[in-house]
Amino acid sequence: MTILIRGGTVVNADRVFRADVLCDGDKIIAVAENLAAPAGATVIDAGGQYVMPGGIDTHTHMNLPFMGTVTQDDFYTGTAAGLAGGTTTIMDFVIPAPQQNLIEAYHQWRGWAQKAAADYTFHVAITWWDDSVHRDMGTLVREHGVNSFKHFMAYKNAIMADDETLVKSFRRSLELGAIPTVHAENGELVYQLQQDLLKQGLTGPSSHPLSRPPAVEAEAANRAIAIANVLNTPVYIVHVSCAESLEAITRARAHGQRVYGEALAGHLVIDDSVYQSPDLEFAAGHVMSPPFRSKQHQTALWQGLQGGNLHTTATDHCTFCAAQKAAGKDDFTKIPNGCGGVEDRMSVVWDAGVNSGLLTPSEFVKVTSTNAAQIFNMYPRKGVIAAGADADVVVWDPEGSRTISAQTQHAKGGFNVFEGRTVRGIPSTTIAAGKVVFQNGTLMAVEGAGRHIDRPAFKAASAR
Ligand SMILES: C[C@@H](CNC(N)=O)C(=O)O
Ligand SMILES: [Zn+2]
Ligand SMILES: [Zn+2]
Ligand SMILES: [Zn+2]
Repeated sequence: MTILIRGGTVVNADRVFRADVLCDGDKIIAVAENLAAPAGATVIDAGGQYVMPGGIDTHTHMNLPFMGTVTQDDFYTGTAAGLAGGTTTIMDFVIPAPQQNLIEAYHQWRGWAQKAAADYTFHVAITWWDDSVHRDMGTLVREHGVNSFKHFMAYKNAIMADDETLVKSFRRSLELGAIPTVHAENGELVYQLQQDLLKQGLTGPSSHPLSRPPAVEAEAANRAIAIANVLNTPVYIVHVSCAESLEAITRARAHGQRVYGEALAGHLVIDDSVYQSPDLEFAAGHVMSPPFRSKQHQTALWQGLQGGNLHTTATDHCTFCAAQKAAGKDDFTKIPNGCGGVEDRMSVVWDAGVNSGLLTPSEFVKVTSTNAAQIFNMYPRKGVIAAGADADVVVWDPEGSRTISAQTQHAKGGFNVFEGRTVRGIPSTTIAAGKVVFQNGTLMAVEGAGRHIDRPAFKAASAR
């Protein structure tokens, strides 16, 4: 299929310029002014619109078995929803159960992802340790295109990595040329604060944020950064939600340490008042970790993105319906943690970030696509409008608007944390791997069209 995107303004991380974009098969083959339309080409009029690299969501959980249930979105519905919002690549997680063989878990997730409608790639979580984990990390890097390993410092008695696992896995990651990433919350503190609240009979969803205050996140962020510093490895902190964690990142980076931070679209615009709602189903629908924070933390996160101390935006898309969330109606610690957003991320960040003047269009592209591609070694295949790159392109209508609602979303779960938010700046067309998959409100996602994206190690893996 040949597609000519004509008359638009191309926005890359480094510059904004007038150019047509010609795609042939699954690649961009030309970016220049006044390109001729080859015979039979599909011509898309991008006049008055931006032409940007397809979004990369660095943090999703499709089809995740978690807290005794499984997320509502599988790899088809979740990636299809992402395409409707301009996201053309998701970075999901293989999360082995403790003692589960890593390679077995990896192939289990690869099987689930076969139905994906958009490209996908996996971080692999290190949830336990023995010599087989050390060995299998090498296999995953050398044979399966894994270059990032995730560590949950939260979720005690489940998937929490203790300091021994963190240190051994960070060291092994460095050896292999892979980057360690962390969910930074002190799982022991969370557990003890949860028990305190339950003992006081405070079982409702409003206790969720009380059990995970910013200081609990910042301790873990500081610890992960300190371990990385001692071992001389980079580290990527997912869903940075509070000023204190951002300060830890900013301080480390000011001393030359290679630390990266991720902000969730939800944490950028939603505050913790949601947990005070008398509608307990509404409050439970917002239970995710780290929790939504008070407004001053949102201001800090936007400054982090502006100042280059936060690098990517993601969603942590992990959807549960009301019935699943109700598992915790008598005990907030049993509410499955997770919210959606994969369809809304780019419009929410554009509307709150670019329309307000906090981010330029190029900075928007950086934090929704290019930085992710570069940090996780998919650039310039992904994250740029240039000849030779994958034909993952979003034609962006800066004047178009829509009101976000669970009633109209493509994602599953029947709930949307951005409910009722009208956003200005929406995709008019999404092209994924050279196919038009979304246009003028119509989604044409194809189950199974998504490809697994291998991500090479950051150096020739010298270790065996
Ligand atoms: C389990 C996963 C999704 N849930 C959440 N963030 O509350 C995560 O912690 O990132
Ligand atoms: Zn394999
Ligand atoms: Zn997490
Ligand atoms: Zn997550």
